[in-house]
Amino acid sequence: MVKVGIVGSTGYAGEELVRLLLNHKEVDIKWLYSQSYVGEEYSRVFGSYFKIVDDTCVGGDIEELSREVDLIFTATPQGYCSGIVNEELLKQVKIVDLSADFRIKDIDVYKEWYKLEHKSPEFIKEAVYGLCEINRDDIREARIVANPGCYTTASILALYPLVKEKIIDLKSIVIDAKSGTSGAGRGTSLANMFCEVNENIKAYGITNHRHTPEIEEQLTYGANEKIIINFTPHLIPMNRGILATSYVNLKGKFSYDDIKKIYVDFYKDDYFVRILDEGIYPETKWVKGSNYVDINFKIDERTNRLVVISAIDNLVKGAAGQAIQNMNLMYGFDEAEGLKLAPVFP
Ligand SMILES: NC(=O)C1=CN([C@@H]2O[C@H](COP(=O)(O)OP(=O)(O)OC[C@H]3O[C@@H](n4cnc5c(N)ncnc54)[C@H](OP(=O)(O)O)[C@@H]3O)[C@@H](O)[C@H]2O)C=CC1
Ligand SMILES: CC(=O)N[C@@H](CCC(=O)OP(=O)(O)O)C(=O)O
Repeated sequence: MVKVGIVGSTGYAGEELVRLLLNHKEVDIKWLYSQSYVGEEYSRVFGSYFKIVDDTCVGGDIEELSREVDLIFTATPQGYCSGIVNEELLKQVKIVDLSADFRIKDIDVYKEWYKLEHKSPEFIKEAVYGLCEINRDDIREARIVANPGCYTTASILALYPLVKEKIIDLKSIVIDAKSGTSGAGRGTSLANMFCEVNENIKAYGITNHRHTPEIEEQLTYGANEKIIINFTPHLIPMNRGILATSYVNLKGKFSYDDIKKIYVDFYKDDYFVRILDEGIYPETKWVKGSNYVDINFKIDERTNRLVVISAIDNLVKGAAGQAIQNMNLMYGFDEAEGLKLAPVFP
């Protein structure tokens, strides 16, 4: 059994970790860490766990708590994980960080987009970007895994095979993505209150959303050539789900089957990637509550552009599910252990 602790267990991503890990055959949750609810029963914070989880939220010194576990998930705000990582801690535990602290390799890019000083830059190089479908081998060996962002997961998985095969103009990538409100976390903010979100759709972070450099960096590795993109996120009145629609210019003439083959070959060993049948396009409701990413595309013959649609559940493949998939790789478990859940419908 792998003993785990969850920091940020009272947030949306932390709670989703608890829900999924309860179902994992190889995991024992040792503690649920919180700053705001120390001493309170977890099932009081989330009534859904009444008679299921009898733990009380713990606080205190992470280094001390780390002695009780093998792995820590940090489902915490930006800047937290980089503040606790040190060599002593890493001798004790592995870390899967759900924040962006270790996702971006260039520290100046991190500072520019996050407006934060990085607290442990010496560990950025060794941290592995935890997109399992792309970095599986490195994740197996990692001590620190930087779990990808939610929009970035949906966007990178949709575009990676295309940039790798160089069948598109790398300067032409436009991603238009929509997210449910749980993507913004459980902390209150005016922008996320019911009346602000309900019956409304809005674009935000236009030209400057912090997932832009993360997508660019990973696609650049895939293409082995510098990529810059346009990325526009939208907030929609839904609890969960991300739908990303990407537009790219094709370099030459391709048939549906040519492109389908590129996707199918690239993802042939990937349990959670579903390339849908021709004419069927991803919908958030078909992946809700699951770790699947659904992808499909259509060629616009008039403009010779390819339109690629991808859908994930932001809290599962976009956060907690992917974090568990990473942990499974780090411990040599079946990659899908604890995650073989069918989507919830409706
Ligand atoms: N929501 C999503 O869809 C996704 C989220 N992420 C990332 O996952 C992380 C968690 O996100 P999410 O669950 O949405 O956020 P929430 O705001 O819902 O939860 C954040 C958690 O962190 C704890 N926390 C807050 N401040 C601190 C601190 N200074 N030190 C330690 N713990 C703190 C909070 O609870 P308490 O006060 O009880 O400690 C809370 O449990 C973030 O980095 C986010 O960017 C990544 C992908 C998708
Ligand atoms: C709807 C919404 O607000 N979504 C969040 C992204 C959540 C996520 O993936 O965050 P990290 O990269 O910070 O981990 C946002 O746009 O900031």
